[in-house]
Amino acid sequence: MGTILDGKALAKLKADKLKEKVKILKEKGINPLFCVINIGENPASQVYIRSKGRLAKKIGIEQKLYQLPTNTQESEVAELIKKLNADPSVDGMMIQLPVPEQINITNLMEIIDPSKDVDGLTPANSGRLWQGHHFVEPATPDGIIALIDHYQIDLEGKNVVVIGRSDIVGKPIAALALERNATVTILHSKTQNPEFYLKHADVIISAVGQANLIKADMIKEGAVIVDVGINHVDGHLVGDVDFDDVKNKAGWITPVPGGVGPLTVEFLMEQVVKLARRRNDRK
Ligand SMILES: Nc1nc(=O)c2c([nH]1)NC[C@@H]1CN(c3ccc(C(=O)N[C@@H](CCC(=O)O)C(=O)O)cc3)C=[N+]21
Repeated sequence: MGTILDGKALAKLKADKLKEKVKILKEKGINPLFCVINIGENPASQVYIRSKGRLAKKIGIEQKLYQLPTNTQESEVAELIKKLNADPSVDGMMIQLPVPEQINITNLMEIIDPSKDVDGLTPANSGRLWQGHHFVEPATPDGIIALIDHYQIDLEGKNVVVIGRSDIVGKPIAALALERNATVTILHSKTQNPEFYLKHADVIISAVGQANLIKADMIKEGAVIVDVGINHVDGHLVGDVDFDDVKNKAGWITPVPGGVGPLTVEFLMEQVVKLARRRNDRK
């Protein structure tokens, strides 16, 4: 059986270190505060927000929730963002995804102050990422790289196949893998013959949200399998990978739950602390 990439354990390790850092910041009078803007009543979002709130509290970060009704107009969210941009007590903000259909998230990303961009999704920060000049990165890709580094997996020259092209996972993890000198391929819903790419992949990163998408017969023996999928099937949380089928053929594999998910939440906190420190350094 392949080695389990234990995201939960690494997240715990990192959270304990971050807590120490926050303690030192607080002694200097810096109290990291980030705001979550949630529009509508998506049940999954409420679970994530609670889990972020729990970790924030444990680390010593303050999370403030702005809960807006489903029918909120984009202009109203824009006003809130501008208010938070201008508020010196706010270190960071994020808009919980998904948002209702009347809201254009790309427009809103143009407004968030890049120095308060916890998700790293503003055009400035996403551009910086592709240019190798890091400021903040989206948390999930950051978590994946931390996990790969922790298990000393070298990406140089490897065929890394990313499935999914979202702004929050697919595109930024492709940028980070490219930066590590991998040969990167992004597969998506219009890709012809995805099996071809998967068979030649040394590393597969799946972020589509489709249970049992990846089976053992699609992968190369010894491949690294990173499962970013979050799917609810019969009351259970599963990823995109058929874990029991794939685990014996993979060299390394992330479980769901306990893989990438806990690292995502941990890295959001890392970004908040990073932003808080930077803002204070500029004072
Ligand atoms: N602006 C924005 N930024 C995000 O980073 C963001 C978002 N919106 N919207 C939704 C996705 C999804 N996401 C997850 C966070 C934690 C777990 C997580 O902790 N998962 C646990 C299990 C949690 C459970 O049991 O439900 C695990 O995999 O072990 C998963 C997924 C962040 N996202």
